[in-house]
Amino acid sequence: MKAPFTSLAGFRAVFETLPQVDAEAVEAATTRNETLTKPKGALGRLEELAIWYAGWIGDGRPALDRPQVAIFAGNHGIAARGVSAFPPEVTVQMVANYRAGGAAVNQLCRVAGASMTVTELELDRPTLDFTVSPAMTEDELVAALAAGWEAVGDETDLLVVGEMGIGNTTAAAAIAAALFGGTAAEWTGRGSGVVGSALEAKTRVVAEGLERHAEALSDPLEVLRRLGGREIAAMAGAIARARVGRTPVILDGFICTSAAAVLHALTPSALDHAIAGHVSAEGAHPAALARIGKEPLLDLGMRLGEGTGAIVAINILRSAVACLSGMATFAEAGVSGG
Ligand SMILES: O=C(O)c1ccc[n+]([C@@H]2O[C@H](COP(=O)([O-])O)[C@@H](O)[C@H]2O)c1
Ligand SMILES: Cc1cc2nc[nH]c2cc1C
Repeated sequence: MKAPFTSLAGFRAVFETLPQVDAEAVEAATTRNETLTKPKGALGRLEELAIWYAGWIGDGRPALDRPQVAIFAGNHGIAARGVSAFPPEVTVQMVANYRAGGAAVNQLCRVAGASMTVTELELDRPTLDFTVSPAMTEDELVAALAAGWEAVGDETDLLVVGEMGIGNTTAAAAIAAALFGGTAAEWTGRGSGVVGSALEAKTRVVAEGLERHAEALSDPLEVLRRLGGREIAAMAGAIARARVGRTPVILDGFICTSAAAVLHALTPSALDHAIAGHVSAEGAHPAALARIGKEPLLDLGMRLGEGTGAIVAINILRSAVACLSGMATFAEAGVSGG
């Protein structure tokens, strides 16, 4: 669907009238859950997950048939500062790998029965180095938000957003520090494998960026424009689109969480339709999830990005929904004791 905004003010306005969860569907799912053939609460967190999903889909006995994994790729001026273990050309090379079906995300999408879209965001035009100037102009930010918004399918009944962008853990760390406070060191981690003196240099780059833009970081969208990247903005746009369409979302790793955190800073209820698929091995991810109030489903030591942790969680949500919608009630099955 075409994005309903052409300016940052237009994007901001989206958050003034967010639709709420369908309370009737929540009630219907809750009531149904209580009648199913199991001891009360015996499916643990799956029960809460299924009811959450039912509420956003707006059906007390929902289906989960059309999950979409939306991958966004962007390049970062900051990558020229040696903040990654990999060269910037890996971004475009990995996009080719996604299209050829050779990446982890391709295999996991197949296992999860998910469709996959890949959106390249001006890979031949990296954002500017945020230690020197804002990463993006306002027009560039709006274009990236709109690209994310428009990547979400109208029929999608579960959205995972993922990213590819050499250097983007540096941008994500700067965004997290700007939104949540604390030092650059608290939010800067290994990313694709940066250790020792290189990690110290990466931390200094984040600190420089925070200092350079210190006067302008009270507005979350200005944080995104100055310190972010196109794929991070596109993820924010896609998550916002899902919120407006009441499409449930599973969040992925640290970069995805930084994108979501921008929306949370605009209004905390902006992420009510989202759960955290996993906690990544990026050092600051647990703290970032805590700040947006999300408890991850999985902790598998993953730190790949490209949506992968969230995709592994799709089948957990599918399992939850299958039980809520497919189980017999005590009455239907003639089981005593319900
Ligand atoms: O999802 C995560 O938590 C995560 C943690 C570390 C690295 N990544 C991926 O690695 C790339 C960024 O790493 P870097 O070192 O280039 O900033 C980017 O393409 C991400 O998808 C992703
Ligand atoms: C090879 C590679 C694959 C990735 N997938 C997501 N981020 C990535 C970063 C690198 C370096």
